[in-house]
Amino acid sequence: MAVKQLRLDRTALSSLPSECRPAIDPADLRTGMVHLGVGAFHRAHQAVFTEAAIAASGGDWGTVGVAPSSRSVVDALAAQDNLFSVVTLGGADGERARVVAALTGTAHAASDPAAVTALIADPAVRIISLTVTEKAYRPGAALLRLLLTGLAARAAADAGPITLLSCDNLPANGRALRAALIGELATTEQSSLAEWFEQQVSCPSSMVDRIVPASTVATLSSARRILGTADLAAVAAEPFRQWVIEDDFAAGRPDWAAAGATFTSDVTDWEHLKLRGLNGVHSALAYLGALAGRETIAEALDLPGMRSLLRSYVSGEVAASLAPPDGVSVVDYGDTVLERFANPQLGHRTWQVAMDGSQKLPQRVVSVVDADGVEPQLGTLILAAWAQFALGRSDDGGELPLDDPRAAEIRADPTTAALFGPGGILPLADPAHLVAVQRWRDELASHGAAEVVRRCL
Ligand SMILES: NC(=O)c1ccc[n+]([C@@H]2O[C@H](COP(=O)([O-])OP(=O)(O)OC[C@H]3O[C@@H](n4cnc5c(N)ncnc54)[C@H](O)[C@@H]3O)[C@@H](O)[C@H]2O)c1
Ligand SMILES: O=P(O)(O)OC[C@@H](O)[C@@H](O)[C@H](O)[C@H](O)CO
Repeated sequence: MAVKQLRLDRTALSSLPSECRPAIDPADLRTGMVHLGVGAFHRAHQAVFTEAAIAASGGDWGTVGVAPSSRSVVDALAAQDNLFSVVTLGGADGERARVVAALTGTAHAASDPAAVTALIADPAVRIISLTVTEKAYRPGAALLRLLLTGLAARAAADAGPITLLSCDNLPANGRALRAALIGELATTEQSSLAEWFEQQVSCPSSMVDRIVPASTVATLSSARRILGTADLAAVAAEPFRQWVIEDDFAAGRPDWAAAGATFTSDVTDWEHLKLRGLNGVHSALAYLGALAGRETIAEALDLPGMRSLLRSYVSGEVAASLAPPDGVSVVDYGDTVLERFANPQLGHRTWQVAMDGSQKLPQRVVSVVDADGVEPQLGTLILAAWAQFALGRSDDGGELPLDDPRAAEIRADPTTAALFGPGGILPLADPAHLVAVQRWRDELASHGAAEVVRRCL
């Protein structure tokens, strides 16, 4: 009697439905990259692009996935020969799942930093990519020290040039990473490393886009049902995926263009469009939705008046704040984003998008409110919603989690002056905007978020 495969690993691949099998044979993969922050997003985005690039054009670009702190993902992956599946939710074909073979190994930085140092110093490794959240770029962050220790070992081993590829939702993320590392280097006395860094390391910026909510029990159940085997490292994502990358690689790269990525000499216009026209709108839904007691982004978008409020925000304030990439209409972009957010199968929790507001809102919303030529109305409402969210209670009295590296400061003084005034958490350029934020806060406190949104109809 055939024994049913209990868990995903290489021996299970031949018994998967053919449409669920990887695009390449994992036995052929050789390591050429390290990814720091092997969370949900990396698995559903860069790993998918990389597997498709290798399938199209070859190359030794297998990736070792590093978890900086929590080890649950690397343990799950290690038990599955580094295989995992991506469950695609919604879209014309309904729910699908496919196993991705892009990872060649895993490491856990917190328990074995020497393994990460050795990886970074390995001449076979030519790209280190990162999705480590916005807060990991702050001065003094442990991640910066981890990277610098590895780069110092690489310089000492004369292991050759390398590219650091940030895939976090930050403006000019490559330049931000370079500046953070140089700033950190300045606090040490490693002038020879600074010189090596200037000569041997490139830091292209990239704009990344795919909605990838945190995996849930439902994600694992879908993967099991479709694959016919358990996958404890499965992730779920929308069908859409986009990657625009500056073509500045110090030591080669996978043929990501063959996988659908766009290469450019300057990603700034794409970043502004995405951070303000998608992520800022996401934050609006997260804070207003959470205050109104909506659990998911799709449910928040269903609040009466919400769609028209967000369309006005994008076509008015966001559009006035930026120059879009050639040939792209900001209004059309915003409409497509709302369709993506409406996908009910994603189940993207408002609290997840709401996390780390102090780190996200500067590039998502403050950049719009402060931009020349913008007369902010709804932008100040979004900031007011964050400030009310930070008070910790939804309009029906439910508890709202303030998960933010600056939570203690925010809780200590959540007044509009302390949050948005000079030296505050999100200082605004124009004092008139503080008045507008306070007015919206009063409205939200008096009428609740659902009613404030409805009145904007
Ligand atoms: N999930 C998405 O839809 C999405 C889309 C575009 C971009 N991103 C970017 O990817 C990042 C990660 O998203 P995710 O969905 O993989 O989240 P996740 O929670 O699944 O994974 C986060 C990863 O970052 C690491 N991390 C968290 N805090 C850190 C810190 N202070 N220092 C170093 N590492 C830290 C974690 O260990 C984990 O590996 C986001 O912050 C964002 O910048 C995510
Ligand atoms: O991933 P974060 O925490 O920076 O932001 C939450 C969401 O806005 C974000 O993940 C979007 O889903 C994503 O940027 C879409 O590409």
